[in-house]
Amino acid sequence: MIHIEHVSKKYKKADNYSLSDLSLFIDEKEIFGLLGPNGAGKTTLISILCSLIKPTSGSFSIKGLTYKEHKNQLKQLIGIVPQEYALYPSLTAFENLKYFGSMYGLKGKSLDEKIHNSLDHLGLVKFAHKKIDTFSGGMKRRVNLIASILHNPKVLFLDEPTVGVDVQSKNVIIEFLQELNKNGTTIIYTSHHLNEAETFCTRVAIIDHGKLIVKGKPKELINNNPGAHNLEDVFISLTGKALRDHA
Ligand SMILES: Nc1ncnc2c1ncn2[C@@H]1O[C@H](COP(=O)(O)OP(=O)(O)OP(=O)(O)O)[C@@H](O)[C@H]1O
Repeated sequence: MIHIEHVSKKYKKADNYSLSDLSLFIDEKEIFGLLGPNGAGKTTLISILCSLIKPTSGSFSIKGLTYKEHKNQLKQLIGIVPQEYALYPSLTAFENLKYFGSMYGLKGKSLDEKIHNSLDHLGLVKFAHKKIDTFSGGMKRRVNLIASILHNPKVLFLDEPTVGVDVQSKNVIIEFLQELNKNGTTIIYTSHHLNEAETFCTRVAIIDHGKLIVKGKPKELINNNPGAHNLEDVFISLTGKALRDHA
C-alpha cells in the first residue's frame, strides 16, 4: 500500500540530513507506529508522505499513486492530523467541521450527520455549538481528528495525536482510531508513548538520526532483544540514553 524507497531529506541551510536513505513498506489496514527520539525524523517522514514537503531524493507511492501524477486522487485518499491544531478559535466545533468538510466537496445532510455522529463518538456532541477557544487541549485534538476523517480517507496520517492529552481523551482517541481501522482505514502515526504503541500498533519502525533502525511487530521486537520486557526497553537499547537536545 505505501512503498517508500530510499527517501532522504536535507532541509535548506541544514547541515545534516533529517532523513537518510529510508525504505519501508506499510501494508493495507495496518496500524503502523513511527517511533524515535526527538529530532529523529518522524514528522519529516509524515510530512513527506502527506506531500507537505518534498524529499531531497528517493520516491514513494500510496496505493500505487504518486503526488506527481495523481495529486487529486491522493488528496481524497488520505487524511492528515497535524501536530498543531488547525482550527478556527472563534468558530464553533460544528462550524469548523462544516468548513473542513466543504474543502473536500462535502455538504448538506450527509455532512451534518457525519459531523454529528463523529462528535457523538468522541464525546463532544454537547459542545458542538461552543466556540473552539473555550475547548481544552484534549477536546481540540478530538475535533482536529474529526476534521481529518470527514471524507472517509483510506489512509490516515497522525503526528502525535495523543500528545498532551489526559488519559480519558487519549483512550477515546485510540478507541476511535481502532474503530476506523476495523472499518478499513490504514493508520500511520508517530508517538512517544511506547506503552500505547506496543498495544495499539500492528507494526512499528524505530527511527533515529533519520535512519530506520528496526521495524517489526512489537512482540517480535521485544522477543528479539534479549533482556527487553517491553517496547521501551527495546527503544532504549537501540537508541541509547543520551538526551537529544539541540538548538
Ligand atoms: N524546517 C526545518 N528546517 C531545518 N531543519 C529542520 C526543519 N524541520 C525539522 N528539521 C530538523 O530535522 C530533524 C528531524 O526533525 P523532525 O521534526 O522530523 O523530528 P521528529 O522525530 O518528528 O522529532 P520530535 O519527536 O521532536 O517531534 C531535526 O534535526 C530537526 O531539527
